[in-house]
Amino acid sequence: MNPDLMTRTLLYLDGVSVSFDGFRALNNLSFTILPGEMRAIIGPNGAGKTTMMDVVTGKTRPDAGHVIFDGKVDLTKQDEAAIASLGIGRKFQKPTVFESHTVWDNLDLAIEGARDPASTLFHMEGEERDRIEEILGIVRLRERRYELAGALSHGQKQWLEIGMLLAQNPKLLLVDEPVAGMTDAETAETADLLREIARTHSVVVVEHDMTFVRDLGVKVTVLHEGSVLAEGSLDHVSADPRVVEVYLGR
Ligand SMILES: Nc1ncnc2c1ncn2[C@@H]1O[C@H](COP(=O)(O)OP(=O)(O)OP(=O)(O)O)[C@@H](O)[C@H]1O
Repeated sequence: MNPDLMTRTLLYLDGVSVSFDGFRALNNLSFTILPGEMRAIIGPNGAGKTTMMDVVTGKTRPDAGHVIFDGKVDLTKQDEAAIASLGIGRKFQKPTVFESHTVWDNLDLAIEGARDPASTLFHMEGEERDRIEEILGIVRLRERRYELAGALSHGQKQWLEIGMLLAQNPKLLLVDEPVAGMTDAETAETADLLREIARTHSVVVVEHDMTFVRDLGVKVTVLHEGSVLAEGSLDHVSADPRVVEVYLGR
């Protein structure tokens, strides 16, 4: 543990290990995310990327190590609901929007779901509408607000779900393979959209699409066999022979 570093981070993982039936999915994993940072996590299948997100969101308990949020909260002592209410939102790979509701209603429901019930009395209708308008703009769905979510393209459903996460105003967004199955145009738009979101939120993106990771233009962490193999700009890690050997050269 490095307490000085820890207090400056939004997310601090130190020596995190997770085993499944003797197999080490995470092996002494350490890395940090600073407030306001966007980070891309890459690495071969089975490197531990999903398990890392499961540990951060409380779905999986580590066997060892520290997972500290906002410089102070030990996430290994919190359950999934408590971690979500601390301000950690997760977007899974497959979109899970309410297909038979409109785009607008999906965002409205996400805001309603996130609101503290005690504050309902004082809540302003207008404020909620403004927030939905703002999110519609960020996720490129202004023109489609009254359509059913089920009628959106795959890419637009992913954007809507990112919007539903934003409606909960998380401090940290974890986004798992957002561009899988998207068209090239949607992929490029998603990089723009996440860069916009990253101006006001911290974001961790797991992705295999290197064109997209290049478009994000952020620091990259390469995972391999449950630990960090390399870290730095995409150019820096791409020039590392070990990264080429286990991942990029395949
Ligand atoms: N619940 C589980 N039980 C047993 N083994 C598991 C479990 N979850 C993950 N594993 C194993 O742990 C290793 C790491 O898996 P993980 O899904 O975290 O990798 P990943 O980097 O997300 O891979 P991908 O790019 O394919 O999504 C894999 O070998 C996987 O089979």
